[in-house]
Amino acid sequence: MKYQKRKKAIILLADGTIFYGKAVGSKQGTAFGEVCFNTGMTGYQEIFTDPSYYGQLMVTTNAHIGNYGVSNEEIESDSIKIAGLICKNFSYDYSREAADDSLENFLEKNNLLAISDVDTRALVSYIRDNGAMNAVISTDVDNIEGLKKQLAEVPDMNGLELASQVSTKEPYYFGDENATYKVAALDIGIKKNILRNLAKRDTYIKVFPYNSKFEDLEAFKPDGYFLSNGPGDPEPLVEAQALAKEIIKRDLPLFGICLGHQVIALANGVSTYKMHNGHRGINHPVKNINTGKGEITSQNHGFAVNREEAEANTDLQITHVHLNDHTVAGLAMKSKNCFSVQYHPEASPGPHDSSYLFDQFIENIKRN
Ligand SMILES: NC(=O)CC[C@H](N)C(=O)O
Repeated sequence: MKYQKRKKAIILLADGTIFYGKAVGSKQGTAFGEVCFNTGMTGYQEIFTDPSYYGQLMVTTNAHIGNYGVSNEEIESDSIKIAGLICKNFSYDYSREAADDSLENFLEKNNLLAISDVDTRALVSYIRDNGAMNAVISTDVDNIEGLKKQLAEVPDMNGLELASQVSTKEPYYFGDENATYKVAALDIGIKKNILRNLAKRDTYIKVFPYNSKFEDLEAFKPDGYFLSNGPGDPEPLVEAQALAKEIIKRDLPLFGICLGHQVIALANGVSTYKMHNGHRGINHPVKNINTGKGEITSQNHGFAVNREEAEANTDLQITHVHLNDHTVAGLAMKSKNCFSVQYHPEASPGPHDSSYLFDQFIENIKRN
């Protein structure tokens, strides 16, 4: 593959702006999605397989993608979930002893369209100024008008329900069935490393489809409940919100991450909104209000919880704040055994500063 002439490709944004690149490998075609960027210097495989990114065209700001190959251990779900990849230099060669394959083969197996040789700095500054928006990437470079028409039909991320597209169809189990604690987890796009983190803390988990009822989860006789991360807008997730309300009403231990955090806010009557650009990277500073300590966190979200409404809710405490823009990064209910964070304590990719939140969940379970 290495020295062949690459096919031209374009990135067409919903506002008509065009960027140019070349197709990675031999794949040709067209892919639609919301264009967003991740600033992590490592962790591309975890990012590409994170179900939270379903429906998004991912721009990686690291100048090199693919240079350390892929490993069978570093997947966050069983397939690539991003809609397409946009990068600067794509490494066809890779170098890492633990790697199982090249990124090029991994993308090909997952049938993913990727575009390299893009001026990603210019593209990222453009999105930073103008906000996340729908886009199309394509090797069909002479069909701009046709692509524009198709792009106009792609639904806006605002209001879009996507959790049902990535959730498990059937319940399944994770961990050791003789573990001390049992947790019922709602899969609205769950990352594997959340399950690994719970299992590591002596927990046996049953994972449920996105539209499961409280009675379904309760039948497992869990000691605690978990609401996962996931793609799309949290607002249309009415079943998950109803489930959260049932758990909260009974004051059972509840922990939510990212989309799960947003669902918990909505269940408390606090609204969510689409951010200009969202947070996607592995070096986002967060302050824990209760300890005064800072944490460097892994983040991936395009929506956030309304801060004024959270402050006005007398049963909610804002426990964590994002230090770059002061958005809500964590919530706890004062009268209930329930807390949540907007970021990713499971890392994968990213730093492990926040893994204490899993310990906190186990403590809440014990206390109950
Ligand atoms: N990682 C997540 O769970 C993301 C939640 C939601 N889809 C958002 O973009 O805000």
